Amino acid sequence: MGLRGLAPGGYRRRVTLTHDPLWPRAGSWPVDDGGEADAAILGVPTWRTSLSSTGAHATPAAVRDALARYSPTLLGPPPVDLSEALRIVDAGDVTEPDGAEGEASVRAAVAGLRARTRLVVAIGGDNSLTYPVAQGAGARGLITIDAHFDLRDGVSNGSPVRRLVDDGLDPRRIVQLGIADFANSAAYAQRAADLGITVVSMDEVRRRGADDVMAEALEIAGVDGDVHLDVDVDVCDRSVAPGCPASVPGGLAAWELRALVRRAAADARVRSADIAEVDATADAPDGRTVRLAALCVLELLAGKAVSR
Ligand SMILES: N=CN[C@@H](CCC(=O)O)C(=O)O
Repeated sequence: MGLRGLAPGGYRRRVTLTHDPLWPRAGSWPVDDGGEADAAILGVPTWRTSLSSTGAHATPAAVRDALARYSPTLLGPPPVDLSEALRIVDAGDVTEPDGAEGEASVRAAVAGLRARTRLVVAIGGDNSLTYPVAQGAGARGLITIDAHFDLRDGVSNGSPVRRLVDDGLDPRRIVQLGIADFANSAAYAQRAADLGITVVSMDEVRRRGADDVMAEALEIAGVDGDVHLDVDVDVCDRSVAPGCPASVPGGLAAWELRALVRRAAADARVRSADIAEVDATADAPDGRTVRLAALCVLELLAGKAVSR
């Protein structure tokens, strides 16, 4: 495992940030020292099996940079500084996470972190990372926030949910939030139904709201123990997530995704999460998808901070 290596052809920092001693910045958390922590950040730059061509392997570095655009402050009242309320560590990247060997490295890295933290945050990478991350975390339930079922055959960013089921995850403990029309096929919708997966469409998420659908999802996914949260940013509208190859016009708003993520992380059963599908090398015009991914990292941490 290497620390903070930029992937080949990867993202390079483009902004210089001003310094104000009264305005702390998020990110730059200490390197993991092997001790106990509330949360650990781990880069998992998967990309080789993506169905759409992607530069998602550049994204962990880009998200770390983007975190510095934001403060670590929840306004309260009283205000909470995430970096003070939580012990957050950066465990670097799994440098070659694809393929059987790579997935074994991811599983081992996540399992090690899971044993001594309340939350492992895996920054992808394409959505194939969900499979080894959830397994390494020993998850007994899965919530996806994703426009897609990810139940395809084979090994790709479109198959992690099917692979987890094949390996023994009980499909009755899987809840999929944000599944979208015109982004899936009838065959995979039928597969989800046959397996007994709980599917909540994008329209229903909107109609019922983040708190309601996430509370129900946690009750279903959390019956047997810990829950893994898969945050596929392509559930968001293409205007806010242009860096996701498969985001569609009409997707969720950024605030809806952020509310879902914070609500999930506030539940003690959510012990691991991944943020997937953002391609930092194709994030025109202004890097907004990477920024949203960075805010999802902060929302995960916020959930754990408010639930202390
Ligand atoms: N999680 C994403 N799943 C999409 C991937 C599509 C793509 O890469 O183009 C899917 O299965 O359709």
